[in-house]
Amino acid sequence: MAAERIDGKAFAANLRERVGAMAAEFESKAGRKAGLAVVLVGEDPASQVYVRSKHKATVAAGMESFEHRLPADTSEADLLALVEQLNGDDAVDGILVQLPLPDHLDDQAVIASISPDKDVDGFHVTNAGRLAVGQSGFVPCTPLGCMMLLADRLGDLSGLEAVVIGRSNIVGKPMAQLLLDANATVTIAHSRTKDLPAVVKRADIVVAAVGRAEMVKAEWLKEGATVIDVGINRLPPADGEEKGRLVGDVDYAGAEGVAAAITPVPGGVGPMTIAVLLRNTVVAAHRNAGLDVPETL
Ligand SMILES: Nc1nc2c(c(=O)[nH]1)N[C@@H](CN(C=O)c1ccc(C(=O)N[C@@H](CCC(=O)O)C(=O)O)cc1)CN2
Ligand SMILES: [Mg+2]
Repeated sequence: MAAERIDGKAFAANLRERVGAMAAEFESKAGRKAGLAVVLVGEDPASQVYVRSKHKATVAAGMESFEHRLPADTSEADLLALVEQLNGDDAVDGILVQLPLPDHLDDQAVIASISPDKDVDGFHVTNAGRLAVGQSGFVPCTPLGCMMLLADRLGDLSGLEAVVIGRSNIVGKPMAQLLLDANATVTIAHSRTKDLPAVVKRADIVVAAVGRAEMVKAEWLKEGATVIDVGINRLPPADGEEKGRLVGDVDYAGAEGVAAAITPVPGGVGPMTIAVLLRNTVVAAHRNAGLDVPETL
């Protein structure tokens, strides 16, 4: 039987709607809208698309969007000065600097300059540390979105074998942490892992976040596994195509015959990233205004 397709796009639309209701409630209590500031440096085409989507989604959810577009040759001092100004702006609850930054800018220094209480991306070391020791902070949007899809599909993850492929600070490590917090038995696999197919074979849950097109093959998977594909890779254009197809890190067509459920690319994890960003922003607004965070978020 073909695997169930986990519809991240529909789940994200529903989450954005719930966030919109919370944003309206926040506005009525606080007398102002929740606000998100997004900073884009340079003209990376994909980043421009994501920043535009974030702006549209923020406004559609009834929140204030502050967009800052800076030229590619912006100095680090100027970027840090902008972040400092946003840290001190009471209308701004969440701050996000779109990644990747141009090469001359130090990502870590820029992330470190964001106030941890406005770090709705959850990338600041303070928030990474809070996640590691089980304190409440901000959790990176993509892994939190993956957890929401897994909880919706599987309910209790307790005792399940989870294999996360990829160890980035933004996805792999926080993902493993969240799975551990949900009482899964977690393995992080990476480029030096010996016999990756054998490691993946024992997983009830596979999270692929390596950034290599269709690397995870159907025969690596355990029958009935739940597969979360974080990869977004564009293939070279085939004959007659203007743009190549978007594919994930998993060979979807093959995996469909083995897995119980799988996220597609596009339309799986990707849309969750922006929906969770809005969720984190409403949470930030409540905390910054000294209001209780609604349980349903
Ligand atoms: N500061 C940040 N930078 C980056 C993040 C992030 O969370 N914070 N994540 C990615 C980019 N990203 C959001 O910023 C993002 C990526 C993909 C999608 C998405 O919905 N993808 C679609 C396909 C889109 C397409 O057609 O190209 C999908 O998977 O269905 C949303 C947001 C890196 N930078
Ligand atoms: Mg850099």
